Amino acid sequence: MAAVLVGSSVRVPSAALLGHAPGVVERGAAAREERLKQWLRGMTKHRQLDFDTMGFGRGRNGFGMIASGAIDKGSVLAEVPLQAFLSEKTAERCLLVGPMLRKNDFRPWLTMCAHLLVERSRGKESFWHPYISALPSVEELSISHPLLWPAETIQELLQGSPMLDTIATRLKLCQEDHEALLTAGIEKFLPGGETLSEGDVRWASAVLLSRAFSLELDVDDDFDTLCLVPWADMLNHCSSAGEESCLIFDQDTKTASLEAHKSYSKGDEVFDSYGPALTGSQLFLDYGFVDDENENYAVDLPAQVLGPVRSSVNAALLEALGLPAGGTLVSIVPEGVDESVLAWTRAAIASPRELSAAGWKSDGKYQKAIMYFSEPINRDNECEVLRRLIAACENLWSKYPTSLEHDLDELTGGESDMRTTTWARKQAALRAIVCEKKALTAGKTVLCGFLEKLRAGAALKSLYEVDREEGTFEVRLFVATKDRSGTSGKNRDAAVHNYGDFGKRQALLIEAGRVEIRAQTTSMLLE
Ligand SMILES: C[S@@+](CC[C@H](N)C(=O)[O-])C[C@H]1O[C@@H](n2cnc3c(N)ncnc32)[C@H](O)[C@@H]1O
Repeated sequence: MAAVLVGSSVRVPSAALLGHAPGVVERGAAAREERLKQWLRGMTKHRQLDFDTMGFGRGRNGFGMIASGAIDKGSVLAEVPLQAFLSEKTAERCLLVGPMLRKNDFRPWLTMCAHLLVERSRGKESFWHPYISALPSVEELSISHPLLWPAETIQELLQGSPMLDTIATRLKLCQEDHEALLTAGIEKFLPGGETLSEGDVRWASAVLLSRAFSLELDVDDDFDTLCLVPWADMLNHCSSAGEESCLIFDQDTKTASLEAHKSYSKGDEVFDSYGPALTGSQLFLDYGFVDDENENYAVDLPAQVLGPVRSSVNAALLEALGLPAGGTLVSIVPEGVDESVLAWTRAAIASPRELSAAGWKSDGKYQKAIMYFSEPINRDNECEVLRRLIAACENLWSKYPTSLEHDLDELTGGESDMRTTTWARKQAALRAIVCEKKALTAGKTVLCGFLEKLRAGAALKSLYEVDREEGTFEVRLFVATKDRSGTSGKNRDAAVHNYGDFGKRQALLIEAGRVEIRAQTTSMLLE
């Protein structure tokens, strides 16, 4: 019953990096750690769980978890009982806001935002007080998380990057979510009569983006559950850690646990993985950092950058697949693009005759059609596919104000500014942009190579070298996640936002004729 980590985040933002006086940030950390541990132990009297393997401390990148003694590779780092989780389920069961949440049929993301904000406002009255009081404040989170950065900083540091659009979309959603919560009367549930600001909603969203997990809590659930898992969200991420160090939930013992991906000595910082495939820009957008080890270079673009879809018939095919031009993201990676992007583009530009050869009928027979486009269909179509992809790379490049060399120089220079918020934000943004540019540079070269090969007469069948397991091949078309609850949060189609369902990607898997959306967070059949 493995579930994949969606996120986790800083309780106390990286003090050294972000320029706080260490005493200010760390004051009270030991007390908060003890309070949290005691609270967790109180829930597990029947079964002894070990919360002493690690403790709060100063790690390589600021605040994190430090090994209390030697830890062997593969041993359990943390186990957290279900009772401690703050989740969609606890939100719905809450006597205070549950009825309001159910009545409004909010999507899981908004439900969790509301739950977190109400519990925060309840202070010591809240069951989760030991956890929530240890979360970063708006001020702390606004240093590291781009969702809370000033608008001009975002514009300045992300100039030219498609990440700008993602943040703009997320900010708009926060605004809409704020309005939806006010309309639903959330302020009635805030003790002390305080008002709810849009900044509060951005704080809750940033906490969820950087800390929440998506776990299969019950085998009968149709979808994974969005949860905050106290204690497990205190570890920093390391891109060299793999799936073995992602959080898993055991439905028998009702505990979430993390395992060590390597051995540690006493005093070492302990890491987990927020997801082994996370790219630089995903790390930056969701968590506000890109670590040194990250080599998942990619630039994510809306499919519209590949040019117009040929006709409404092509659009209907893509729509039927759940991959409309307006709601689909394509990833350009150093290897070029994956097969799914090629398939999408072939289908988007196919002529009526080619669509008919693919077997496309607007009666839902789309599975066959997408399989058809998973291979080049003819030389003209394939040339146009590659030409469009190369043009998209060039177009994107022309928008960045600086060169890759310039950015790399900036990353290694500027030591005198270290420890300031400005410096830390710039470093994080630059690292993400460098990942995009590396993907774009290498990706375009590869795509140009394919086009040259094709023009030189290479056979279509041998144009791309494909690493494929027998009977199955994975096409990693990253699409914006569909909002599970459809149109809640007030008639919004979150599929176009890459955020509605906590901003995670889904990969399209074509397996023996089955088309499946395989998500980092959830799995759902298209049919
Ligand atoms: C789950 S928290 C990790 C614990 C957190 N450092 C804390 O103080 O509670 C994730 C956040 O920690 C920070 N973080 C995690 N891994 C990091 C890394 N490798 N480098 C820099 N910051 C990191 C980021 O601010 C991220 O949003």
